[in-house]
Amino acid sequence: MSHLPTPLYGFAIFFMIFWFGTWCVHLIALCYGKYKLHKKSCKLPTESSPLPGVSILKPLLGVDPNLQHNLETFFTMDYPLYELLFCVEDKHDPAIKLVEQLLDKYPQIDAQLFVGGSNVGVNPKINNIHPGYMAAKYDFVMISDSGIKMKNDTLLDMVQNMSERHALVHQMPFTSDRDGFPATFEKIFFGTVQSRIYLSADALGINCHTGMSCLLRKAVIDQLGGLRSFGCYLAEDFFIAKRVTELGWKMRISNQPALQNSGLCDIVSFQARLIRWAKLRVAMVPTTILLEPLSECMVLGALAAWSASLLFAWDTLVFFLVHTLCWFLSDWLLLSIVQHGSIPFHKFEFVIGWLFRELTSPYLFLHALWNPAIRWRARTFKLHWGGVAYELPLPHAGDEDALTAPLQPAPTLTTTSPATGTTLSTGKGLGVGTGTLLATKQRLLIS
Ligand SMILES: CCCCCCCC/C=C\CCCCCCCC(=O)N[C@@H](CO)[C@H](O)/C=C/CCCCCCCCCCCCC
Ligand SMILES: O=c1ccn([C@@H]2O[C@H](COP(=O)(O)OP(=O)(O)O[C@H]3OC[C@@H](O)[C@H](O)[C@H]3O)[C@@H](O)[C@H]2O)c(=O)[nH]1
Repeated sequence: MSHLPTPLYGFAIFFMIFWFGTWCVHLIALCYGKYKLHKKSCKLPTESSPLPGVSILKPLLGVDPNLQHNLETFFTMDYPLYELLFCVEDKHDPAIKLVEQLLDKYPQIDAQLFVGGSNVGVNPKINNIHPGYMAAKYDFVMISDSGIKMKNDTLLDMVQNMSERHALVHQMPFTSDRDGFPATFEKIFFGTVQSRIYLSADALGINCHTGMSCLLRKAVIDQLGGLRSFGCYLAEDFFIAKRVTELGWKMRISNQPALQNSGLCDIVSFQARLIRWAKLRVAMVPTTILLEPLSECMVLGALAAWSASLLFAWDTLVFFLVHTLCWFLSDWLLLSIVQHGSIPFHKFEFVIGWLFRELTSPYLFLHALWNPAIRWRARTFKLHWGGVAYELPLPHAGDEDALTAPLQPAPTLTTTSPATGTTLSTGKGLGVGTGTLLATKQRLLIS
């Protein structure tokens, strides 16, 4: 042992410390998950402190088989004061018809539809919801992605987590119970690796905000320049949390994890989404280039096994197998805590799904590093280091201009139809050049 070069010992000590730290992360996630998740709040509204009104922004793009059901859960929530602000960018989007049917079905719910979006930046989700944000009338704004399904008391739970020190309450991403291996794989991903990082980050006050379902103090966002000031980033969620906490406000997760319930569930699109998120993280927090692969079960297990054999002469294979088995059991325990009820698949499916995730994850990460262009629905973007994004023009045969000319929006003009409650704001997507119309058509086909 003594004739081995000193740097090797340095690496071995570093890997053993990192391995130990990662097991602390497992432990924090399990304890904090058990303590925090699915806890019923006992704080009830009183006459002197009634529940605040909430403006809920729903960015929509295309229709999937579960969209109607998911949107309907927003019309039937147990919450006394809220408005629903549905936002659709394209006037030909089939989501418009669906929303109009729901507005007719629930006339007692305060709801509006905004069509046309705006052009306040590069982020298409921010562009889409900006008209809704400008019209929001309550002090709290919720941004909720199209695939989110609410329980009757989810909004109440989020509001009750918003203490006077907090300006941001977000739901930890998870999934509803759906059939098929892709759904199993998604649940395993969100209930294990993602929950582990999300819960420990929240417990330690580290920004890990994923903006699929979040409640914000509107005054704080306005103080930061409004939603438009986050339009230059693709990962608006990360930067909203960063700026809010820099002002001295706190953020935290709510007791209920977010139920993603998209009707389109397949492995390839899910992996594409994970690759897109990894590209965002790499550009925003470059240390993740090292941290993420290192904190993978198999990679870390192999490195720690090698270190243990070097430092303590322990058997490499036994160390690796015990490490992997403990990691697997810890993940099963965490998934059970997050699910808080019966797991909708067999233990054998968990083994397959877990192995599939563990083995494919390094490949997905390398894929993200290899090609930094970010495809989100029909658009493609690139990020500068730090996170500011720019859109790559859509190439199209016979439309050479689209390659060189950026999409030019017309000035925004807003009109409201009193009959339907539909607001049409002619911005990006309406009255624009060929490149945009082609882009729009393609976007509808893809979504
Ligand atoms: C000694 C142990 C160290 C453990 C290191 C863990 C390394 C980090 C590994 C994975 C990061 C996963 C992050 C999961 C959530 C991200 C989901 C996501 O990408 N969402 C984006 C799209 O909505 C969003 O814009 C990004 C938000 C957050 C990015 C934060 C990246 C930094 C994460 C570092 C967290 C370390 C937590 C360690 C806890 C001790
Ligand atoms: O071009 C687009 C793309 C997306 N969206 C809307 O944005 C929401 C999220 O879109 P997707 O489901 O495609 O993407 P993700 O679930 O990966 O989003 C996530 O990652 C990127 C972050 O900026 C988001 O805040 C986060 O929700 C949906 O409600 C969708 O309708 C638009 O309005 N326009």
